[in-house]
Amino acid sequence: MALTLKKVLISDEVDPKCVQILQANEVDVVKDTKLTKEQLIQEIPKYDGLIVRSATKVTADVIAAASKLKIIGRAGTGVDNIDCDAATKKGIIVMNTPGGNTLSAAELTCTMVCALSRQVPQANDSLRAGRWDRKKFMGSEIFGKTLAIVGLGRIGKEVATRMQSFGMRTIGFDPIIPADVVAEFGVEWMSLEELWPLADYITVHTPLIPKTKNMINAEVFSKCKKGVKIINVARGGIVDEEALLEALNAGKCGGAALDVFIQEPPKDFTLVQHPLVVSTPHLGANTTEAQSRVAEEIAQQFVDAMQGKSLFGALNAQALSNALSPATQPWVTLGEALGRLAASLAGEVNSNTQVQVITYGEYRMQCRLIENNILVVE
Ligand SMILES: NC(=O)C1=CN([C@@H]2O[C@H](COP(=O)(O)OP(=O)(O)OC[C@H]3O[C@@H](n4cnc5c(N)ncnc54)[C@H](O)[C@@H]3O)[C@@H](O)[C@H]2O)C=CC1
Ligand SMILES: O=C(O)C(=O)COP(=O)(O)O
Repeated sequence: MALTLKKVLISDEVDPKCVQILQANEVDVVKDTKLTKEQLIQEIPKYDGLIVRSATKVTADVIAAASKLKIIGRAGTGVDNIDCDAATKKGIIVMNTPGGNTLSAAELTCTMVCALSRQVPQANDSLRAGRWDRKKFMGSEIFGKTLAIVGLGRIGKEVATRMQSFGMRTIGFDPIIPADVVAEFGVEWMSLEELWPLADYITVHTPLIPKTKNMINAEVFSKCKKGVKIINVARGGIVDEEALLEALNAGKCGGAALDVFIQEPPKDFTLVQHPLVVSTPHLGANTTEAQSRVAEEIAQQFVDAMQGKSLFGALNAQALSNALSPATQPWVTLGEALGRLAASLAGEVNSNTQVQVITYGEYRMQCRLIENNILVVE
């Protein structure tokens, strides 16, 4: 099915290639990276498509206001800034560009391991301040140390192979990727309980989901070697920031490198100002190469969707495919019509309004579809 995308809003800083490709395909593109949430809610009804990075929060209220929106494109990987459930309920496709920034995020992670091992940023600050402090900055070699990688997907794998070239032992855990597959790229698969006591460095490369929230917490620190170093170039909140600060102060954690934070930018700078912490303002994907790739990819994916070619990168395609297929369109239309009728009969509709849908006959299997569309219109 081909999507009609007449007008697309780009609300985060995306490489100009994205605009060029869309315009070359006769899409009217507006780039505005300064919209407040209220302004976005006001503007979004004009658009068929929206392209974001991580800064724009596409929350349920933004989606509720998006009366024409058909597709949300994430020029990057993580979609935790997009309410995917709300989008799916409204029939809006959410797609990302998996892989476009993998190498950049992996390289920053490796840079962080090196920076932590020799306290490069701290030594640089010290020298800039006019000191020649060779004694203070005694480092430790990476060679022979153990790197525990939690999450062995695209980035985790690239980090593993690169750090192996420094002579690190790479161990890791992933609930989906089995031991024989990770062994192919030199990682020894272990349970988390086995990983913690062995690790000199722990790096996380998972999405932020309920299972991974505060995954590196006080209990984990109690199971780790004294002086373990933590790297988070994935998502703020996978490492419990309070527990990390306590572990740093107690000497349990020997250093942390953070590219991402629970709140971005952070309001509380205690952690980033800690002498053992190295940090960057969410720069994992901030390279010209990665930005050029993700911009081109998301624009091309939009064009392909317009031409009915593919929905590459669509995260909720499975859930939506039924709702979008030509065979189910009449049921969607019926649901919308009934929703409009119900709304006009009911007068004012609020959160306490209850809707009961009863269907009879051989097509009652389509009940869910009709129900959803009645509710969306209501
Ligand atoms: N700092 C930055 O600028 C960037 C951050 N990222 C973030 O890095 C993270 C990883 O990205 P990719 O490698 O591309 O994703 P991916 O989807 O290729 O890999 C994630 C892996 O985490 C695993 N996983 C899920 N739950 C887990 C759990 N409970 N324990 C251990 N592993 C678990 C999955 O099975 C999967 O293999 C994401 O959070 C992404 O948003 C990605 C690019 C740039
Ligand atoms: O792709 C990701 O998951 C990232 O975190 C990159 O975020 P950004 O596009 O740089 O805001």
